[in-house]
Amino acid sequence: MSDESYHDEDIEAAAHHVPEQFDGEYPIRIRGLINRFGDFAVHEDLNLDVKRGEILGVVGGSGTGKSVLMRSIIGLQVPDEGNIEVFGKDITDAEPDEVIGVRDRWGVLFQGGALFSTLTVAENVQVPLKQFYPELKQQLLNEIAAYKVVLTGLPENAAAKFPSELSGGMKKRAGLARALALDPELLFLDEPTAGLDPIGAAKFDELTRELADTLGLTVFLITHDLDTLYAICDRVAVLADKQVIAVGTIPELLETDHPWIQEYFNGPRSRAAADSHERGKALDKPQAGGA
Ligand SMILES: Nc1ncnc2c1ncn2[C@@H]1O[C@H](COP(=O)(O)OP(=O)(O)OP(=O)(O)O)[C@@H](O)[C@H]1O
Repeated sequence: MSDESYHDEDIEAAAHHVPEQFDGEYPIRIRGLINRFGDFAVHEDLNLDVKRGEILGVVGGSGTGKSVLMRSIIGLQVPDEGNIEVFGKDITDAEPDEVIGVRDRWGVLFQGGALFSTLTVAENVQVPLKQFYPELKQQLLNEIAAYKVVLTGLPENAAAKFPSELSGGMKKRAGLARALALDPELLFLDEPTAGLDPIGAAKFDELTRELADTLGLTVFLITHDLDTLYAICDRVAVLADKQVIAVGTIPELLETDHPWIQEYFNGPRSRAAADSHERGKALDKPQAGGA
């Protein structure tokens, strides 16, 4: 299969996922971002727009600043310079009080799930609910938590379990349930499939796509997983040289001649991921003359 053969089809498929009514809306806009640790600059004049309704994959070599970028957007890292607008509000300048109405519109799944080990899954899901809605009655908290647990594909009885009683895949789902506790519009996922076996990872990808589509989420997804990029990302942003050097669909990125992009997307692992994605699409297509 040549690059040409999947080029047009993939651009069409990728574009398909971003609902037309969201055209021109950018829940995240970043301009001139600079982050330094001492003399070491992680980001220099970084710019990025995330479109509403898309799953944006964020890739880059180790240490290029993907997690620092995410931490800057959610206010855990104060940038040295630049502006980050989330839902039109510049969060870099804002007083804590001013961003309250913004912070409860996003959910975060940190690397490894970051569940509280002394709390059950249901109690973990209730943490952000209690933080933002302290007036909610315990019975309602329990009902919301039970719903989120099932929404992420966990069995109902997982709600009463402690993180140590869950498999790696279940922990990720529990972390996702907590990230979805506040019905966010924006979801941040930091390497969600890391540590999962390929089948578990593919299932988690499917869940992410399904939830994004049904709940109308915008997803900022940091990953090293090429299968995830091909399977569910509408666009991919590439971090290198302290900036976002390119953002687009995979076929669009393949047209750029940056050496890291070429090596990453034309390497044997990427080709295998692309081929497997193509085979999956072919199997999904209805057979001519079939029932
Ligand atoms: N709190 C900190 N203090 C000092 N340096 C830091 C801090 N946080 C991150 N860094 C540095 O910033 C750089 C970017 O880190 P970051 O974790 O964002 O990379 P990454 O792209 O997410 O990497 P990986 O793919 O390996 O997870 C690294 O060199 C890291 O050592």
